[in-house]
This record gives sequence, C-alpha cells and structure tokens, in this order.
Amino acid sequence: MRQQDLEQLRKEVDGLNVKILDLINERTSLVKQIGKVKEKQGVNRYDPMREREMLNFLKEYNEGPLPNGILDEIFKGIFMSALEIQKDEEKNALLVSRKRKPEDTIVNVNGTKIGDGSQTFVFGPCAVESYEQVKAVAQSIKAKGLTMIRGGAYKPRTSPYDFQGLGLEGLKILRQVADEEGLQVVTEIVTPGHLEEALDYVDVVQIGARNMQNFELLKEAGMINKPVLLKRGMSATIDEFVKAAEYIIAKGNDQIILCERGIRTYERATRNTLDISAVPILKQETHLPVMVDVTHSTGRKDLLLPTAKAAIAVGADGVMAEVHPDPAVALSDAQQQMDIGEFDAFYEEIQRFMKNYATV
Ligand SMILES: O=C(O)C(=O)C[C@]1(C(=O)O)C=C[C@@H](O)C=C1
Repeated sequence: MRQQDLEQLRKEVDGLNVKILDLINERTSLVKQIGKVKEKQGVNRYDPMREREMLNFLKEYNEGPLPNGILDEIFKGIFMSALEIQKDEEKNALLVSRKRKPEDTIVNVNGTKIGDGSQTFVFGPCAVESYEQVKAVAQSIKAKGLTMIRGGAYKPRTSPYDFQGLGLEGLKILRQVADEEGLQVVTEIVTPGHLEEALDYVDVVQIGARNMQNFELLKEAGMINKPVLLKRGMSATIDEFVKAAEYIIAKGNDQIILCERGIRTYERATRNTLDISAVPILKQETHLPVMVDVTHSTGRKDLLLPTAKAAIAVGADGVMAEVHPDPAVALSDAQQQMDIGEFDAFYEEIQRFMKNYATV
C-alpha cells in the first residue's frame, strides 16, 4: 500500500470518528434525560435487562465485519459510561454540591464565622457532668480568645449501662456557663423530641455519628434556624455523608458544618481511622465548611496534635477536641480527654504551627 493510500484511509477514519463522537454525544443527551426521569421515579439507574435487550437486538442487526464479542465489549463500555454520567449529574444537582453553588458557605454562629478561610476550634468535655466541670473548661477556652464550647447532654453510648448524659439539666449548665463566659454552645441532639426542648439552650445542633442516617432527625434539623454540625457516620461512605447533609439542606437549612470523625476499619491502633482525605474531597464536592474531630477519630491523646496539624494542612475549617478538668474521673471517654494543662500546650503548639504554616 502506498503512503498516499494510508493517508486517504486515515482521513476516512477521522471522518467516521467525528460521526461516532456526534452520535455518542447525541446518545449521552438522551441518557441524561433518562437519568433525570429515573431519579424522579426513584428507580435504579442500572438496568441489566434493558442492557441485555439492547445487546441482543444489536447482535441480530450486526452484519459484520465487527465480531459480536467485540460489539458486546464496545456497547458495555457505552452503557457503563452512561451510568457514570447519570451518577455525576445526580451528584452535581445536589443542593450541597459545589457544582450547584461554587462559593463557600460560611456558617455564622452568632458572629463566629466557620468556613471563611480562618480556622475555628471547638473544645469542651465529652459529657456535661457538673457546673464546676464545664466552668473550668469554659474559662480556659475564653482565656485563649476562643468562642465555642462543646459538651454532651444526651450521650448515645454503646452500652445502655454507660452514663447517658444529664439531658435537659446538662443543657442548662452549658447555657449558663456559656452566657457567663460569652461562648457559643455546640451540643448533640439525639431525637427530634430533644431538638425542640434544646433549641433555647443551644447555638449549634450536633448530629452525631450514630445518627448520621437518622433521616427524620436530619429533616427536623433542616427546619430549624440554627447551624447544624453533622458528624460522619462511623461506617458511612463520603457519598452517604454528603447525602445526609442533603437531607438537611433540602428542608431549607444551609447552615451545615460537616465533621470528619474517623471511620471503622480493621486498624486497632486508633479508636477509628481518621480519613484525612475526606476533608479535601468534601471541600471539593460540597460548598460546606469541614471540621475534624481529632478526639473521636484517634481516641489517643498523643495523636491529637499531629492529627490537628494534618487537618489544618489539608484545608479543614476547624478542629474539635475534648477537654476535661480531671479526665481520670470523667464519666465518659476518660483516657482520651485532655486536662487543662495539656489543652494549654496543645493550643499553644497548634497556634505556632498555624503561624509557621501561613508563612510557608
Ligand atoms: O435506559 C435506561 O434505563 C438507561 O438508564 C440508559 C442505559 C443506556 O446507556 O442505554 C444506561 C444504563 C442502564 O443500565 C441501561 C441503559
């Protein structure tokens, strides 16, 4: 074959490539429409029966020279790409998606802004035990110029025999101390019923890992006009986490902070495995602020500082950690809470890190 012939054949192939591409694009537009209809109907995107029908029809129609085996492969690839495109479309259409809203959402907690490019720190005891206990931690938080305190009043515990929290009494203690020290209260709410009684005492409603897929609670949280801190479920994928946030925003509340708190893996050196890459992924895929709970993810005091540094380095909008004036006598999570001295050292070091980091 002469060089000239080869060039001519390639020119013809180029022309066909463009035609195939145009057809695939035309097909993609139709498949996107099908995806929207299926989403509305709530039916599964993947439809193997439909794929089988299409392949059978194409094989009957096929007069070659393309072998049927290769035809199967090519069209299976086309169907798989169609599914991927439908999935992306659905993801991008979510209200929490950055594709839908490119600007960062800044959560405003009575003047404390989360997600505005600065880092917010939330410290406090695992569980509210007494006025004196909360007061000691609050004073230490205030002395550092910080504005948020966390504390559990309703404690969803693994064992029903473990301390379940002081409930409403705990909320009242948190509110009183926070008002005395000028702090904002972050506390976990476990049921829609608690949500109602808690609203007078709380500035940020936390939905904990165990409740990340408590859809009724998520819907209720979407109807309040207070920010919600949503923790990732211990076995939740990032996709499930994002969809849980979608439940809240879909009801009208866009003041949502996502919190990575470690996931359950086979690794036993830490309490959970901190999924640090979830932070940039969530920042890319959603417009919501992302915090990292270094206490629950590691369960180890010696790892709080390095993981907090890592969180800041990967772009987290804030860090949460637990502090107790006397961890040895704490009613929950005794081994993993910092005492006040450790808290001072932790905060000093993290400040130093942030200063150096900012100048790099
Ligand atoms: O027809 C559908 O239901 C589609 O979603 C489209 C389509 C296709 O590419 O043709 C995509 C994925 C399904 O598994 C089957 C078919």
